[in-house]
Amino acid sequence: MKLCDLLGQDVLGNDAAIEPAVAALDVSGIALDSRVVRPGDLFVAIAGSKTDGARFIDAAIAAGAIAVVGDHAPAATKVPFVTVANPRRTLALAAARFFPAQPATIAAVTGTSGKTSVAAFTRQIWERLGYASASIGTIGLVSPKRTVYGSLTTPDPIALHRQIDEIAREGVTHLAFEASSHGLDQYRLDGVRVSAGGFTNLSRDHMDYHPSVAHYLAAKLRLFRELVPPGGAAVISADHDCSAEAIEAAKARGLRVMAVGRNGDGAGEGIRLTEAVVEGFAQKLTLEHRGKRFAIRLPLVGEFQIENALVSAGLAIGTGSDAANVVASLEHLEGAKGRLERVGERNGAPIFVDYAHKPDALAKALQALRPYAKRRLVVVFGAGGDRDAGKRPIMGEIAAENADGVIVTDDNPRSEKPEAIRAAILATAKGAREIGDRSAAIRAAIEQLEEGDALLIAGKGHETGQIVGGEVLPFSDHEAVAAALASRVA
Ligand SMILES: CC(=O)N[C@H]1[C@@H](OP(=O)(O)OP(=O)(O)OC[C@H]2O[C@@H](n3ccc(=O)[nH]c3=O)[C@H](O)[C@@H]2O)O[C@H](CO)[C@@H](O)[C@@H]1O[C@H](C)C(=O)N[C@@H](C)C(=O)N[C@H](CCC(=O)O)C(=O)O
Repeated sequence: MKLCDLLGQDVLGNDAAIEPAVAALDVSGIALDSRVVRPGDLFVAIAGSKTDGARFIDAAIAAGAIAVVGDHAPAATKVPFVTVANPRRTLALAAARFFPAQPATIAAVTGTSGKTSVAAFTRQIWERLGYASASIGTIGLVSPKRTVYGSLTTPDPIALHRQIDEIAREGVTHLAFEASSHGLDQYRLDGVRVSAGGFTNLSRDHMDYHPSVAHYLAAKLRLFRELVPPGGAAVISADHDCSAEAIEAAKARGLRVMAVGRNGDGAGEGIRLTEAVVEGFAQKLTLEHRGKRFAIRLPLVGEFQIENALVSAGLAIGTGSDAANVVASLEHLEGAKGRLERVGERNGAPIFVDYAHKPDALAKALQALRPYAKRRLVVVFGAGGDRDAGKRPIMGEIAAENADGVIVTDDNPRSEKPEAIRAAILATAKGAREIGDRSAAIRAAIEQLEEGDALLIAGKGHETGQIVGGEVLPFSDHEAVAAALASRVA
């Protein structure tokens, strides 16, 4: 592809220009990391959180880069250098041109919790309605042809646009994907032709990255302020403090606001939840949309799954699917892996695995399981290292308040001392036990379960590894539960 086709004026921005000789260069790929540059690539130098890509321009050229894009030209480069104001945005828009195919219908969802479930549910609703559908997010890419695990919730722009292009060429017409605040802040999803945006909720998270909650919310609201085009749908859970600001942002851009939830707009385009009754491991819901009443059985545990289901339903309706069919399809939703997933039982006590690794999510998961614990609700959890340390005592307090038995264990300690992370949680988790080894903690919790108890194993959800130091050791809560249950039988 010619460099001028990759970096059109809309990609470069008004102030930047490319000389004709440079414009005619043939580019065979794009790279944002010098270590993966191949001969013929365009290298985009990005000032990141740990280092500056500009430091690796020579390495990129040595690896075969034929041109470089960045925001400050070095004194001299052996290949043409194109200066742009925002290299991250240029990178995403160029990636969208390099990988041009996209499904006709794309929904992106943001919010602190619920993104993975909403992406999975929206995909399931579309599948049920007969569309070739896919989702991309924390649990990777799920499409009719394959499941590919990924490491980021919103992949980097090159990986994201490549995946979107591939699935579109494979015939996927409907895509739901997760827009993390990092992804939005770092322009990873710019260039994706998003037809509708969803917003679940906002609570404390990623305070190691965002300087303030306002910055965190502003990153999320880029979805409505800059990415969903005017006339597109904005499906917003209306039950939170930040809902009004999200609705304002969407209205200001001229989006079709669909407010969902207990405070949803049941008379109009949104969905209002008028009643929810727990029934076994399901919930009977009464909903209202455009003044019509719908009674359904949602086969999921936890009030927060109602929010996820309604945002998903809104995204499907907002992108043109028939409301009655969409609502009916909610009766068939399957929980995403490791999202309040019932993974076994001992002495009649259900065992759940959930990804909750932040205060609000832990509180919601414990509250959701309270109806299933007539006797004791037990929780096993820890906190990740090298991430927001401020949430550790808050999570300890939440566990002590909402559970009857607490075991503090290791999550992904990364480069931190695991015992120091545990100590920060234990400082507020009064009466908690400390068992660092996560398998041993899970085994100990399962061994004490009796009829009337319920167990929550929180923090790692779908993950299949534990990050200790720089190493990823194989670890899965699902496997640890299975091993503990099997050892009891033996
Ligand atoms: C803090 C953060 O978000 N970092 C992401 C960011 O890296 P960065 O731009 O800060 O990179 P950097 O390490 O400072 O390096 C700057 C530049 O130099 C380049 N470089 C570096 C070294 C070298 O030898 N050569 C070279 O070219 C790098 O490739 C990069 O382009 O951009 C990279 C490419 O997109 C991401 O891989 C990287 O994710 C790191 C691995 C990460 O852990 N991110 C997490 C925090 C994250 O993004 N999480 C969210 C939220 C999940 C949730 O909702 O809970 C997600 O979407 O997954």
